[in-house]
Amino acid sequence: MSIQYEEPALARSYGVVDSFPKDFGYGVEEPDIEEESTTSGDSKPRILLMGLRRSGKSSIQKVVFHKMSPNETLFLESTNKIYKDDISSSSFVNFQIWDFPGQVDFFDPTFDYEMIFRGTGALIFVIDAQDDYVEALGRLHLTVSRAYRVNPEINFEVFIHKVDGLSDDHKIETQRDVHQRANDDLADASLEKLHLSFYLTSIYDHSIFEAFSKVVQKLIPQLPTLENLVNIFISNSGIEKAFLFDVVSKIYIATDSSPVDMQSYELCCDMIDVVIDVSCIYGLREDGNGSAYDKESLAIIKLNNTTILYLKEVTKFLALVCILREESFEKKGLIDYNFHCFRKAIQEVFEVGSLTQRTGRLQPSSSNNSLSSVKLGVLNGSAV
Ligand SMILES: Nc1nc2c(ncn2[C@@H]2O[C@H](COP(=O)(O)OP(=O)(O)OP(=O)(O)O)[C@@H](O)[C@H]2O)c(=O)[nH]1
Repeated sequence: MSIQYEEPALARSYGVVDSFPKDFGYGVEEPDIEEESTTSGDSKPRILLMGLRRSGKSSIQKVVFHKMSPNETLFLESTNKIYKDDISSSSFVNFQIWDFPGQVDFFDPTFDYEMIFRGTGALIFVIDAQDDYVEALGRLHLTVSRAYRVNPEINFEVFIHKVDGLSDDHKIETQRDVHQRANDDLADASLEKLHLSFYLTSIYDHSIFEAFSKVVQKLIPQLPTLENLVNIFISNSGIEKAFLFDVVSKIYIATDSSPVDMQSYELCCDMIDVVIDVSCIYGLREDGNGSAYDKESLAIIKLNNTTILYLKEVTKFLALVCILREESFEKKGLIDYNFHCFRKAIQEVFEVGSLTQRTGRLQPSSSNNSLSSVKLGVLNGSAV
């Protein structure tokens, strides 16, 4: 495997991986991470992480958004207050993630759940699959039915978590059982319209990133436009698969319409890790300043099975990672030209500045008619 990596300046700065800059040195303001004892509101739309004590909520948040290694989560203390994590300055995901302590009491008069649910885009309920989940299912029902009554627009997502400890058969059986019981409870309460989505997750593999990707994608109204752009780009450039990644979290914001296989996704995630780690060690200036991910960031990895991984910067938070055959890469000029058009279109879709709305949905400031203005070079003579 050979790695080509282009960085604006290579510096001999060792040991920086531990102090991985959350913004990759892009120079944005520090993220506003705060611990609050009140539930008073903030204007950022939110994703709520709820579930019983020790189900794994804080671990998920730390592993996905703060690059904590899964083993370190063993030492996480129990959350006692609502923990609001504003990740919008380091990530494309322009949300606050609210991590709730296990024992939220809806009958506590100081807990203003109406206010909380009103500004919520997605509610993730985490169930520990290694534990007896009967109590968790009761809590899930109470939580989603309350939330639905306040705000029926919320996306309800159930993470059947810690499945690393389960055999494949046991995983499927658990998912079927949880799905059945949760939906029976809703039917008994005449809440058939309340839709729950289920995911099998673990922080010890990529399933948690993949599940979070799906949760976030549902909150992006421009998703069809993004998918269209990726489709047009890959079909005219001889690329097999492409993911548009949020670099800091490794959540994929969009991909082409071919099915996602876990191996390809993991390969692309690993590539991001390699690029950022190498860049953090060798790419920063000697004084430790500079950026590990910037406009010039680009990497090509040739695998021993004639496959090429190609990573390019799209915006300050996003990267496109492509998987293609060596023969297609001979037309690199065409790919780069097409990428240039693709990147311009993406930037138009997400014109900086006004990405949020209190409704819990991302909101672009520009119109999303960029497709009409994309003029790509073509590989096989088919016009775009
Ligand atoms: N095996 C396994 N253990 C996990 C996973 N996710 C979290 N854990 C472990 O579960 C324990 C509890 O995790 P926390 O993240 O503190 O749980 P929490 O839901 O935030 O707990 P509270 O703050 O008390 O509400 C920790 O020891 C984690 O290491 C997972 O995917 N697999």
